[in-house]
Amino acid sequence: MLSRKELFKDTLKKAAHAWKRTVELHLTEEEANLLRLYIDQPGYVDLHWVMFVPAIKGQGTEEQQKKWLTMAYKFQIIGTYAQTELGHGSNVQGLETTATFDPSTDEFIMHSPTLTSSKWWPGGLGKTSTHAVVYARLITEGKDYGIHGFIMQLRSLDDHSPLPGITIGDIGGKFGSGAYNSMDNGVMRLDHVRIPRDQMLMRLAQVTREGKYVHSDVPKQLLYGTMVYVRQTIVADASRALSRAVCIAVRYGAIRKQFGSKAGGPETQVLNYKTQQSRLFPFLASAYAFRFVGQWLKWLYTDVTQKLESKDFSTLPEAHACTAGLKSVTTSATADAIEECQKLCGGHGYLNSSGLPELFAVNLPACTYEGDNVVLLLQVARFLMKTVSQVASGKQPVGTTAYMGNIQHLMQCKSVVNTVEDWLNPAAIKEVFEARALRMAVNCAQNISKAPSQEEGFEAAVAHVQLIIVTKFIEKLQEDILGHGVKEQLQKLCGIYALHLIHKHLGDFLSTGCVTARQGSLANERLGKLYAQVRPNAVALVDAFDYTDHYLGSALGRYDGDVYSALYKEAWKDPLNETVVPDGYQEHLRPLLKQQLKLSRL
Ligand SMILES: CCCCCCCCCCC/C=C/C(=O)SCCNC(=O)CCNC(=O)[C@H](O)C(C)(C)COP(=O)(O)OP(=O)(O)OC[C@H]1O[C@@H](n2cnc3c(N)ncnc32)[C@H](O)[C@@H]1OP(=O)(O)O
Ligand SMILES: Cc1cc2nc3c(=O)[nH]c(=O)nc-3n(C[C@H](O)[C@H](O)[C@H](O)COP(=O)(O)OP(=O)(O)OC[C@H]3O[C@@H](n4cnc5c(N)ncnc54)[C@H](O)[C@@H]3O)c2cc1C
Repeated sequence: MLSRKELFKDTLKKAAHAWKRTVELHLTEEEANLLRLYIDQPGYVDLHWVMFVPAIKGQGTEEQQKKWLTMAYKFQIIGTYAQTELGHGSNVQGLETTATFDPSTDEFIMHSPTLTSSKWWPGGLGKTSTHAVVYARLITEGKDYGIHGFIMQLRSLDDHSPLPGITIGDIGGKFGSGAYNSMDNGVMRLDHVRIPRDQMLMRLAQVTREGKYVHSDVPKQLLYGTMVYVRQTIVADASRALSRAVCIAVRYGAIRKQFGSKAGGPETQVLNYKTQQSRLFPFLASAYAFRFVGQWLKWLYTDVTQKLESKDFSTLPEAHACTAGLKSVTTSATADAIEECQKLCGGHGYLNSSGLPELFAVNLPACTYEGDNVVLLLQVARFLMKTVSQVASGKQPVGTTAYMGNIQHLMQCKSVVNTVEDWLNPAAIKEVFEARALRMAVNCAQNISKAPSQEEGFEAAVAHVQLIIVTKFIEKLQEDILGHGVKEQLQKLCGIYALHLIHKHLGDFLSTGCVTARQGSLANERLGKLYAQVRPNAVALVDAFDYTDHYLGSALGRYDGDVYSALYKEAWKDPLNETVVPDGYQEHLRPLLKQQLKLSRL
């Protein structure tokens, strides 16, 4: 119910308080991240910690890191990541801001030459950030060397006013009433603003005092390294958001009753309807699947970072493909699922007090930020096409594409499934997912060789990413899992995750000959049985997420199930209910009613 200004001020207040507690309690970086997570309100600090600091860590020299990170860690400066412009977001190479080296003063001149070159979207830029990593075309000795990162001070550290030559503001209200409106996404124009040469982030390339451009020995793709890092964290965010929505919908489904009363008996809990289960339980399974794949992705990212430190860049393309693909598939599935959870809760799901509209609005932009989901899947497709061509020339693929090395078998195998029970076998499931992904990638490579097109391969990329998620779920179940019966429940969820994908993408599985129509219908039969088996534990499986009522913020998802009292209480909190007779009655409603009454008497 807060206005935009109040909401923004509230964000500043919470962030300042969180920082105070971080210092008082000597929280580690990881603990401080958790604190921000539970504040659960997008704000400038996200950009500071999640993008500004990592950009300096990844692209700054040791000396630059020492200088800037020391201030950033103490919050003496607040930073953002200013990449996107009004005219270009996905196409980073198309950015127009210029950084022209002036050897006479040893400075870069930062400039926005066109309207479309205005920086547009960076979080925290609008009203808060004092500094930014700004991406601009580096021009020296008359030559354009493409996009590079520069640290710029934007606002005075005394009175917070923008520095000379910098025009800066907020880009305006966004989707939903609260959601991302707590963030001051900003616009910025630069008018020949001068910065010292040593504010170019120089780990990837340097400009010498004389203006010579010098490459270092790290690949230029490291310019995109911050995005790889953030995409990895977004997978965990997606899993968390999805599990919150599912927790609300499952708990409410166990409380809500409609129809089914025979001779005055109790009505049916809506969660018992098969149509409800077939819509909701795949989301429950996906919430677990995304959590496990998110944990694995964090491991992969840590591994690639360690390798990069010792100048081993070999796993960077795979890390890019995995983070891009998983960010895309998990955030799209999550946004769709939250929307569906609202429908699964009927009319009450549409109320703000259900918590679902806010959850949807705040997670929807994850499909766009850090790379539009379609654009990112096309990057995965590009990686797959390269891998297929390497396999064709006899190179053994590794990591998440290792299955492609089994090309002889996977291109012609037939699924071993013959009975409903055969779909319980993880090896049988994995094989059909591998065969589908490989056959789609090979088909795509063949089509591209006939008629090259950038956009081919989107579906093949989805198939590959889904294979990764299914595989990581299966691998998780090979670990020791504590708790009586927990592993059995997770096995059922793993089955649901995989089989609902077969159901959803049956066209792919049939057209690539990976399963027959009969096997497809056996998979559906198995899925129905799994839904019935999961039903008795569905509430326990969402309770296991261990969310407090406060964090869930939902009248429908309350742990104690006292849904109707909560809805009733929440309704009375609405500002419209502050007066019995509404504002506007005297000016608009009364005259209208009186006039109609008069007319009716004529
Ligand atoms: C605690 C609570 C915390 C909550 C925190 C939430 C935080 C969320 C905050 C979110 C704020 C949002 C921030 C942003 O949105 S920042 C802006 C993000 N912008 C994008 O993501 C732009 C997307 N576009 C791109 O990434 C690239 O431009 C694109 C990859 C699409 C194309 O680039 P380009 O034209 O240069 O590339 P090519 O296709 O020709 O590729 C060249 C080669 O580089 C490889 N590549 C591309 N990207 C990467 C990468 N990231 N890492 C490694 N390698 C990469 C690509 O595969 C090509 O390789 P090959 O030539 O070998 O094929
Ligand atoms: C809430 C939010 C916060 C953000 N925060 C930041 C930030 O802090 N810093 C920052 O720098 N940026 C930020 N951004 C910007 C964000 O990164 C970009 O919006 C995003 O990368 C998408 O780029 P775009 O807007 O140019 O979309 P476009 O690329 O213009 O996309 C428009 C449509 O075209 C399609 N399309 C584009 N290219 C292709 C292609 N090659 N093939 C097929 N289809 C294509 C897309 O799929 C999409 O449907 C933020 C955005 C949002 C929404």
